[in-house]
Amino acid sequence: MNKRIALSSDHAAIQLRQAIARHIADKGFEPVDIGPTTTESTHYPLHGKAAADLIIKGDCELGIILCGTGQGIMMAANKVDGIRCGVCSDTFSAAMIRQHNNANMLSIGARVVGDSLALAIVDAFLEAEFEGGRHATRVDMIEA
Ligand SMILES: O=C(CO)[C@H](O)[C@H](O)COP(=O)(O)O
Repeated sequence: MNKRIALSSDHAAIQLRQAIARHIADKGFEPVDIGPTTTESTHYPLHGKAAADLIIKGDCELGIILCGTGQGIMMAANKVDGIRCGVCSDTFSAAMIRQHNNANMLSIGARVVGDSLALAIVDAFLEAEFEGGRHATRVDMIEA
């Protein structure tokens, strides 16, 4: 079964979020894009929480969320127990938040990075695996 990836954003990132959905579908993932679909001004905490809830309920394995900077929606998602979300503007960090921090969500700022870099960041995140070992001890400390 294809990995289900939750996607959401606020109004600042509609076009990029939809491009990411198409991109990951082409790569064999199943995007679960919960919108919104219009550029009408909205509130990023709602959308961060909605995507985070899909992961906590087990409907999706990982999530990708976006707002203008990626920061506010990341803060909202991280308020949900069990979510580990990092904002990334480079591919190295995107891989490392999976490998070392076992992040289950990635946040991107649509007003920060260009579309092609954003897609590369998404690829780095989705292709990386948690390494466990000493990193598991530290992630357990975060959860505790
Ligand atoms: O980046 C964000 C939160 O971190 C938001 O996308 C941003 O604050 C929205 O701003 P505006 O309402 O002026 O479009």
